[in-house]
Amino acid sequence: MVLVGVAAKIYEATGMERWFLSLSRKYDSFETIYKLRHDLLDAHHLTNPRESTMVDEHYVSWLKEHPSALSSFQRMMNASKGKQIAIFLDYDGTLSPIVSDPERAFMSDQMRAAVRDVSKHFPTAIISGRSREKVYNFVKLNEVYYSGSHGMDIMGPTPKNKSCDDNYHHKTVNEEGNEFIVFQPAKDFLPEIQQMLIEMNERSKNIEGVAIEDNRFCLSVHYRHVKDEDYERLEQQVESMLVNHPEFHMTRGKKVLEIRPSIGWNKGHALEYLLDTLGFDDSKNVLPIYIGDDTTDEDAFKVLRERGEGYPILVSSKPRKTMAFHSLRDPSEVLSFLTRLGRWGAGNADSIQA
Ligand SMILES: O=P(O)(O)OC[C@H]1O[C@H](O[C@H]2O[C@H](CO)[C@@H](O)[C@H](O)[C@H]2O)[C@H](O)[C@@H](O)[C@@H]1O
Repeated sequence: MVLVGVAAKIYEATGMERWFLSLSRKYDSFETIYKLRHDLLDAHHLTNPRESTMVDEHYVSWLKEHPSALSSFQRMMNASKGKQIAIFLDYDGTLSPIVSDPERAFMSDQMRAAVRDVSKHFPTAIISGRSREKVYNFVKLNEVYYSGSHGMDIMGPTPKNKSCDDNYHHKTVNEEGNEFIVFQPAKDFLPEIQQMLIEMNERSKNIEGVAIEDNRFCLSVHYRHVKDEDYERLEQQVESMLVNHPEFHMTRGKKVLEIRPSIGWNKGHALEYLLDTLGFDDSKNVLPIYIGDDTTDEDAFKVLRERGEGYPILVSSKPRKTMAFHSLRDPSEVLSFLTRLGRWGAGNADSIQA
């Protein structure tokens, strides 16, 4: 880790960045290295001085491969003819900007109104890494479906053609008296996750700046405020804890290490589950649009690519290797996209659904 940190510094100093980026764009095998480099620069809080001048140049060429969903909006709507549009949205970095305190990642009233408008015309779900309760408390809309803990806690419609008579499904009623089915495929792991929460708090108590977030079926170990020199120690603590919990693994997000049960269930599975329960198992009838900014959203992008349906859209202001077809620069562009979609829905969706 230290060695790679040094390598990252050499990049800054020598300008190898340009060469590296051009290789990573040309060859798929460089994807992993490119991602590693990105994570490391991020982990070490490094900003490449050359990067700022190069970003625009690369962003412009990257945009050719992942065109703006705003400029492609009309084409997307034309492709939805005769199909039901369904909307899937990530939360952090998509509906709310990334902020330094995870407890204060509020969504603007404008964004809330745009999501509400969209949900009037199209089935809409939020698929987040946060706990379902937490993401609901940020969004506060009863009109949308919620999937928390990276898809391991789904509150969706009652499936029409599937039995929910097992230990992992239960019925619930929201504040308005509407009935939903909750699906929690990682339910058996709850006691162990609680144990790991205590253990991780203990293991990180001497590392300044760590914040551990209980996302119910997974844990987020935030290191945004951890000193560079302490990062490696924290990562080692997570890794050595996982040795005693072999049914869990670690994934990485934006300045966060995430501890998740290894049940082969991610945001992509949640997307498929929701499409299925919404009655869209036949890909000819539906046009799903999924918008997300993080690596965990790539699982959902991949599902749409493989099904050959809909539009995966990445939120990023930097060029990034992605399975998404389209892009939006930041949450403010997400807001513009959703606002347009809501207006378009008001004029068209009813005739399409009929
Ligand atoms: O799937 P998401 O809804 O995007 O959730 C992923 C993680 O998002 C949150 O952390 C990220 O956003 C924070 C607030 O902007 C930021 O401070 C943090 O550095 C980011 O990693 C959330 O706190 C995590 O629990 C989620 O797993």
